[in-house]
Amino acid sequence: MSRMADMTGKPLRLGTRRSALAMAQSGHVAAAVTELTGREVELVEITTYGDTSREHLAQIGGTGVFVSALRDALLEGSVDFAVHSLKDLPTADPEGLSLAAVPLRQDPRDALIARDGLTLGELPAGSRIGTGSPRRAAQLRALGLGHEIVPIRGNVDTRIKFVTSGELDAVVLAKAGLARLGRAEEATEVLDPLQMLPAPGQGALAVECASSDASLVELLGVLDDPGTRGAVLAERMLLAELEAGCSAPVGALADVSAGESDGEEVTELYLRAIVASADGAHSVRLSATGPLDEAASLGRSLAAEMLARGAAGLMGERVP
Ligand SMILES: NCc1[nH]cc(CCC(=O)O)c1CC(=O)O
Repeated sequence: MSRMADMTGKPLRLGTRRSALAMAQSGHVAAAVTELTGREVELVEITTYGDTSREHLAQIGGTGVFVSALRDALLEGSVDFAVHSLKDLPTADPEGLSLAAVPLRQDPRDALIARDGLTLGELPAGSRIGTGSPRRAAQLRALGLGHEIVPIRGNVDTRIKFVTSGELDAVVLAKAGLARLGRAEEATEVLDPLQMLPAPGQGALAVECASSDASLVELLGVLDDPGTRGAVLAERMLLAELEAGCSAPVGALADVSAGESDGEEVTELYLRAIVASADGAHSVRLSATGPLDEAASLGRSLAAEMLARGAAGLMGERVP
């Protein structure tokens, strides 16, 4: 209590989008900040053009619209910090802002929600599976199970309703998003990364604030998990090196494990990645391991190896 009383009494202002997923993520982080630092946090809704118009537009405009609105608010000082889904952030570091924390990542995998509790393997040929993600579509097509991939858009709730309404047989979503909304048990299968590698950074959060506020950068740093930070750095450096955008059919996942080198304990990353053609007919799939503190070069060198094996040629292809 005395430590808290020493701090400025003003609550920290956490800028957030209004979507259910953003509010849930911000709420979790706000609670963690208060628990670990004793500082109160208030949520400040940031409304953008995308939020006030239709969800469809919000999706077309991409998450970029929201990310920049939150970042503008940070830079002009109308909020103190923001929480993003890390997979929605561009790979370039923003001027004037610091990635103060990458909290421990929960489950990074994709999940299937199918009718009648079915798994992917149980969905018969001709089943209609909805996803708006070229990465998910390409990997589903690569399985060659005869499913029809249907492009859909919308928030998590909207996408699940395609199945409950009977319009589609299944949809694929991030398990972490479902979990944050308290709907993880609606997944009928959590997809093995052997079949479906998640998006770089999937399941991880980014806690961002102005670099000029060094004491806030340090305060928020208590939320940081170095293993997760290294894992997502490797995944995102791979994506950047491939020069692939967030909508490219690229999957990447780095697992963190305790290893040993010359009798010394080291934390290791095991990075797996896929670049697929949109029709799933061709893919380059590779993996590499390396120490956590060389995460960036691990991602870069794996990308270089994938490019050497023709990855660039796959990314521009469209499904006829
Ligand atoms: N692109 C939308 C988006 N951004 C982050 C998540 C889920 C949470 C996460 O991956 O951290 C989702 C929904 C989804 O892909 O199903």
